[in-house]
Amino acid sequence: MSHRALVTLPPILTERVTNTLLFVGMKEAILALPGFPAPLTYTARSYELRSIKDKGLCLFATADFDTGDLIICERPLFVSTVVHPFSLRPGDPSANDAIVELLSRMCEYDRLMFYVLHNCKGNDRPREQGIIDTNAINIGALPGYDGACGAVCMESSRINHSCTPNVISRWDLLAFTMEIRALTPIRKGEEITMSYLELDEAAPRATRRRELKEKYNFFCTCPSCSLTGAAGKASNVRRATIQRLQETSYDDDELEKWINDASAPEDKITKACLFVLDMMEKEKYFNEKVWAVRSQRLCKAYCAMEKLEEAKKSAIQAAKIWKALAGNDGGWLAVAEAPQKTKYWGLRTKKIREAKRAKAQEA
Ligand SMILES: C[S@@+](CC[C@H](N)C(=O)[O-])C[C@H]1O[C@@H](n2cnc3c(N)ncnc32)[C@H](O)[C@@H]1O
Repeated sequence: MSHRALVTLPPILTERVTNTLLFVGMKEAILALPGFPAPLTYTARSYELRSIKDKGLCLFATADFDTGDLIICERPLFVSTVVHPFSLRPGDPSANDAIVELLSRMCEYDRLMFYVLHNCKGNDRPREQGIIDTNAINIGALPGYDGACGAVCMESSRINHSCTPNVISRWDLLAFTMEIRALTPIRKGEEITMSYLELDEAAPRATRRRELKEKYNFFCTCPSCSLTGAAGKASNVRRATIQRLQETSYDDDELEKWINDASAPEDKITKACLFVLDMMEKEKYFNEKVWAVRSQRLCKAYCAMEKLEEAKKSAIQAAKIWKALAGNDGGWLAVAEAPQKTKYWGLRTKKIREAKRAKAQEA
């Protein structure tokens, strides 16, 4: 037990305090963050819990959401330094002692909310460990520790899995809160789903199903896993292609080259970006990096060509995507207001004018 610290964070009493199982030194590193703890963001509860055969409790939208909209913002019941702490340390009796101690520190309501969460691990480990392994959502690294950490939440941990999820989780470190935002537009009455996949979201169906069965004990029947024959193969190919695109460059070299080469096809950049964005839309697999980079590059290309309406539309979409992934619009709404003010505005049209003038002089 000496290497772990049982801590309640953040140190204010008006909102839920989160019980944490952290390594020594992490509490101090978190408390030293400028601005910690930031206030909670309150959201209207626009979802409800319903029980569905073979899936247990599920979250359903009770309002329409657009990409980037905040659906849940909550402080977790419990945060720990490993997403699956106990499956990695089977038979470590002190780990369970620490959890039981933490649970005893929770208020009665939070403790009850913890114990009613689903346990997909049955009797093969203590119940507390099973609940954490079933419900912890990966929140990435925390100050003072580079490994993945996990948060068990009262609401967000009720979200079921889909390989074509319509929401994404984001950890707000300063507010110490879990944010769930819409990844795609969601209609009232639709189930809210997130991806549990950690190893490889782009993996073929069989690999995804194996991971989900091993970790969460269910057989995935999401829209993507339900595709058969040629449609199933096409889905696997799309995922692998999107994954490979992740390895391509994120800088604007290609865009700059196109801007400066008047002989390059006019739609070279926009066509490539739209092709990738359309593939992600078809597959409903939004690889974060590929998605963000392509949507922003598309807008920059329209700006370079002085295509006002297209630039505005693509900037609005980039703002939504940025919001879903980062929690804010990343400055793209300002671009949507006045694309003419961006540094890319007219760069390509100017280059083409110059090339035409040079040609005329030559003639
Ligand atoms: C984090 S819990 C999600 C909420 C859970 N349905 C409940 O009743 O509390 C994870 C468990 O939900 C179930 N589950 C999640 N996604 C599922 C899906 N797509 N199909 C079937 N069961 C699913 C599995 O039993 C899994 O172990």
